[in-house]
Amino acid sequence: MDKLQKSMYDLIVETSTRLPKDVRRAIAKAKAQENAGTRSAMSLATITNNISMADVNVSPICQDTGLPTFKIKTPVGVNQLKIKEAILNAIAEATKDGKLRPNSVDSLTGKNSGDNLGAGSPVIKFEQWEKDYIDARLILKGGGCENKNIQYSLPCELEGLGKAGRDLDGIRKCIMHSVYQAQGQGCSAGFIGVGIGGDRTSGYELAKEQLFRDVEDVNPIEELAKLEEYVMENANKLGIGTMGFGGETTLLGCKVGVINRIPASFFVSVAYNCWAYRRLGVTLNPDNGEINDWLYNEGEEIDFSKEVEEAQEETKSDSREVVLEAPITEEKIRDLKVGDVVRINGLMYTGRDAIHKHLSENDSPVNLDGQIIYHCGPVMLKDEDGTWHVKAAGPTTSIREEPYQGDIMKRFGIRAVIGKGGMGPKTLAALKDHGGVYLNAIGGAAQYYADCIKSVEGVDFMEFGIPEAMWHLKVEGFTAVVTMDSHGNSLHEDVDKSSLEKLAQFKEPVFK
Ligand SMILES: O=C(O)C[C@H](O)C(=O)O
Ligand code: SF4
Repeated sequence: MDKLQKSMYDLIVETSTRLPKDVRRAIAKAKAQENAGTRSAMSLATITNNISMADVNVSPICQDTGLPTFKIKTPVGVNQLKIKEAILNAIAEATKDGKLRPNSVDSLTGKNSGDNLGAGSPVIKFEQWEKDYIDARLILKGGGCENKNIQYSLPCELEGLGKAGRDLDGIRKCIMHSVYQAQGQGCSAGFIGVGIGGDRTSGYELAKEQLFRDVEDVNPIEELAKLEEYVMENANKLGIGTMGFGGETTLLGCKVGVINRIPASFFVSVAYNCWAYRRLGVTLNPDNGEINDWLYNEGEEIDFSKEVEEAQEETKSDSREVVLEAPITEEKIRDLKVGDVVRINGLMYTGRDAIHKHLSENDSPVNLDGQIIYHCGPVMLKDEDGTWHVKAAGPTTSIREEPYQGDIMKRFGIRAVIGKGGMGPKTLAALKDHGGVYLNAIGGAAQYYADCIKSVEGVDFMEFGIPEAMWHLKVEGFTAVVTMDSHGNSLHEDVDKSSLEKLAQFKEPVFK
């Protein structure tokens, strides 16, 4: 098995940096459906641009490379311990090379292991089979979409949809609700895997298993094929759109599986995956571990680089454009309105979960008066001279900072926060009170934003680990959309409200 580690390394790099063909086709289809000049069209243009940048740079499509999860099938007699060892080595190597973000954090101490290895990471699941080759598949599912997974226990009462009973129609309602509740926070447009039945654990397992299916396959169980088709048609009527900006495409794929349950339990488990749907697979020679074939490799490959020029044109939206550079005055912030596009130059500071908690109890190491905070945990590499380079740097989900953000903005005089998915009423009130703005960047567009970062000027809190440190970044032409302003307006609140109204049209029974 001398080739095995190299094969696993190639699988990891390819999964992190190149979207599979079926996923590309789904994204291209969505892009063709959006109307030019809208925020959704602009976001999709940035996304496709980002996909092609990741191809060229061989760098992570999104900075959050998730909890690597492997599914391996081996012929009887193959040594699984050797496979595990090769995977662990390949993971550490890919992390060192900046193809994976160091993502494994001690849940009690907060310490990042630095190499993606640790208790429970990566996840490796083995199965034996009768075939004479190894099938190895990998999914890199980021945390933002993972947080939007949801499990329903039937019967239940669902907002907008009423009672969901223990039948196919109740299942239908749960799935529709799962798409609504994710809003844009899991970097829509997304893909869902649904597991019907099992217990809480095996239900979620089954849901995730569906994410290994081909986006374009047809469910062999007739009722489920109909259900998948129904969901694809109708979830896209919710108007949530790319990044939750409103628009025609909210869902790119829906795959449903079923297993038995026990009489007292009826779970519907939904695994939500962002557009950056990174899953690939290979078949391997069991004697030397060499790759025989790549999976998910059928059909046309869409090369988004051909569209880059056109995409750049499309990133110009119909909205007003404003240039921002810190320190920013209150007057300048009060002038911004929901829908404005901002292009940022100059300095910004990253700050995510650990920093928000820290700043809520301590002083800041830098003067944040008039400054911009970017909710971002980048992939960084240090060169031989000790200079840091940004390898991937898209936004993280902002709502997690809701308990802290408003207070921190006021206390330190921060004028703008950049993130994705929007924030809640507490932050909205603080923006109004203090004169602040929330800017939505395009989730997952980690190559696109890394390219806007011209230099790393400093770093604080390295003890929190690379993703959680406070990076001082100098940017040029960093583009984001005002989605919450200082006048009490929130695009997120509006889209949530209107999509809930639209959800209610699916209340009546469909599958009797
Ligand atoms: O951890 C991150 O960088 C992003 C995360 O996947 C998120 O979507 O919030
Ligand atoms: S930032 Fe968005 S695209 Fe990246 S892993 Fe999180 S949910 Fe997915």
